[in-house]
Amino acid sequence: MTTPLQNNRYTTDAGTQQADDAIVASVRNLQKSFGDVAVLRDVNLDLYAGENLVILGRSGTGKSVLIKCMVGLIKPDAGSINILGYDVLKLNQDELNEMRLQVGFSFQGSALYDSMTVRQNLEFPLKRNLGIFSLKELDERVVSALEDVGLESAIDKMPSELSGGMKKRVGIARTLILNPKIMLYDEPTAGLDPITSIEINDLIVKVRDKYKTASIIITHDISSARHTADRVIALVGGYNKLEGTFDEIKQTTDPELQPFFNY
Ligand SMILES: Nc1ncnc2c1ncn2[C@@H]1O[C@H](COP(=O)(O)OP(=O)(O)OP(=O)(O)O)[C@@H](O)[C@H]1O
Repeated sequence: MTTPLQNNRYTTDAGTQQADDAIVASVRNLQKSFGDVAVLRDVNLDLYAGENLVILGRSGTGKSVLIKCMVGLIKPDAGSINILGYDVLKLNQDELNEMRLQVGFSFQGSALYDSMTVRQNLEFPLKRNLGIFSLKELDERVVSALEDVGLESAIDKMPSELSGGMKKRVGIARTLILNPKIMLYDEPTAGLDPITSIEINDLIVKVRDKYKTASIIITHDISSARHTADRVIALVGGYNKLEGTFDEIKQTTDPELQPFFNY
């Protein structure tokens, strides 16, 4: 198990230690309620450079709320969030936009523009966010991002011509094209068949290795967690209840979590 020590340093059972400067995002004492419903009661986590951190939890435990708080889409009631050195809850709109440029957010739906081809969907953030208009550079970047997700042949297709898994991969390519330092995947395998899910899980691992991103993958898909996680945090009842490698978490006898592993 991973145990918090002083000064935000962590140690594992294996005795390894990771240094403060390897933390790229941290959440402290995060609280969020909607009306009378306390969704996040006291959530704490650190994300380390280059790791895939899976946040595992049942439906409705607040996983999406957590990552939306992290990118400033939902305002928490209390707590603090630091992303790449930005104190997220204190940012003005310009600073928020600057921070978001470094954080790729893969939504549950692929969020592609249906009236644009795949190429146009990928060119859009390059033009809007990076001000790139050179046709040669646009083409090179789009082709390279599509190659990374194995979909260069779909460049001139419309989203309606793509399967769910292909749309998901184009959505990830559109995020990667901005070279984010952190990736946030919201239920990346939701609604996909098992084989396509494996392809997406492989892609998440490939993104970590090739782009050296740190990623948070929120999921209740246990096989996705096993496949992608360097580390898992289990969210239960509004708290980060357990933390460790997949194999460590798997040993849990917690009645809320144990059923996840009876697969
Ligand atoms: N904007 C909102 N207004 C009111 N309630 C909300 C809002 N966003 C989320 N909630 C509530 O917060 C709770 C947690 O939702 P969230 O989407 O974070 O769950 P989740 O763990 O991601 O679940 P799932 O795996 O089903 O997506 C739910 O009860 C949801 O109804």
